[in-house]
Amino acid sequence: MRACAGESVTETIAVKAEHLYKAFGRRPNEIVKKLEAGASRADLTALGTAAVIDASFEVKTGEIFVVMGLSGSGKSTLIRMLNGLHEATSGTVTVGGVPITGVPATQLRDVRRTKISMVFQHFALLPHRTVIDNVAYGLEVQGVPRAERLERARIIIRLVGLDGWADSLPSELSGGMQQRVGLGRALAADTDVLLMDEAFSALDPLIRREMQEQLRELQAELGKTIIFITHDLNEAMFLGDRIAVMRDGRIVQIGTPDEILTDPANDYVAQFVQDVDRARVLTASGVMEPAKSVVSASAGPRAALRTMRDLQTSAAFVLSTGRKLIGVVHDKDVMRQVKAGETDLGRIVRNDVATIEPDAHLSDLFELSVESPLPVAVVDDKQRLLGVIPRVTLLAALGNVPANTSELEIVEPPATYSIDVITETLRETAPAAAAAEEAASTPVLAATEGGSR
Ligand SMILES: Nc1ncnc2c1ncn2[C@@H]1O[C@H](COP(=O)(O)OP(=O)(O)OP(=O)(O)O)[C@@H](O)[C@H]1O
Repeated sequence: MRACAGESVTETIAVKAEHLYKAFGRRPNEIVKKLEAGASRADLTALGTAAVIDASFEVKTGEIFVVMGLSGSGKSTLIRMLNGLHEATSGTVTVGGVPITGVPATQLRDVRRTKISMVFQHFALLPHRTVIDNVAYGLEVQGVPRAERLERARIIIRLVGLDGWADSLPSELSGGMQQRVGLGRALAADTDVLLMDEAFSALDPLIRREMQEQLRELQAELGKTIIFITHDLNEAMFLGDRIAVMRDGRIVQIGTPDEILTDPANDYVAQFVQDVDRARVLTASGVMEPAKSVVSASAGPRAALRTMRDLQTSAAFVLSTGRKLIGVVHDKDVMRQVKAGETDLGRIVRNDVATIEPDAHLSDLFELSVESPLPVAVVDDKQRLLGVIPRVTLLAALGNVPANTSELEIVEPPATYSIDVITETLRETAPAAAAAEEAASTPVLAATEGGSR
């Protein structure tokens, strides 16, 4: 499963771009001046190409920042300005606080060697060198002694899943494995920032998925800052802690995958995201609802039965002090206790409740949801109940439609006793208590606090 978004993201700034422009043509500065004065990109085609227009953003240390856009939108040009492969026409870039723009070539080389490395779609592996020598290549260029660089390369080879292949030649490896060597080479250089330009685009889909998952794992383990270019929205949504969407040279939105999906900045972004695989992007906490059928363990069976009656459902989540989820009670068991005059709800609590952590993707919910008649409970690492995801909510989130089309609130699973039967039972078993309870009761129990939406 994907590491929590933002888990290892710290608040220091790894890369900062301010008002970056890149124009190609004979008079790039003139193009920038005209853009600043309000000219559009299309107005200036006679003068050249405005590849990147007024891009400003900050990438936090430990973040995976994805730049996404259609072909020609300016992604590669933008990323190449971040390591000085392209000189910016205007604007500034700093990496780890050190300026990249307007500095001498020697200083730039220094920054590239120590702070920022790049992985390309077709990185040229050295064909006559073994895997380990390819991985260690960056260190060799840096002048690291052989024994030390081989030791470091061996660690990286294990990290990227190439154990046992250290002495093979690239030609003996599959495409996916060659890509791992390239990734290993960039990781071995041990720079803080990794730029990846369509690094997985040449891989077949299954291997690509595997590499995406592995990149997230590596990122969580090594805490690298990664700037990843892709034109594939699903890849962007899966990998990105945040995504910058580019169109015609401009960044039109920067946001988390959830934000881009649920609150697109304009029609262009909305159209872009309409085909995304929502199950891999939306998280449990993003779609959960407040849990309604909830009782505290100390409240007793009569209170539990009333709650279920009022909500027309046959089960209730049971919480201990501190909102910890203990389990669930079912109406048949509660009914039996009420009839027997028992008071300890704890004795009939079952743990047949499916739980999931808030950062889990909806794709991780399918099986749980199918197997459980109850809504899936979203709990934090202290087992506190944050909210619930009924099947209807899951389906609605996947289909991007509202979960509720009627005024009437439906709580799953449906009741097995009618309201009258329950009311009658409560009266018969303790008439005086029932009257007092009815007087004090509110029709529907307050919802849990933690839910969203
Ligand atoms: N060296 C160059 N000289 C002239 N124009 C260029 C140059 N490099 C890029 N461009 C133009 O700048 C624009 C942005 O190109 P860029 O390669 O940055 O886009 P991209 O989003 O990375 O596209 P792709 O996914 O196809 O690589 C395009 O119109 C492209 O033709």
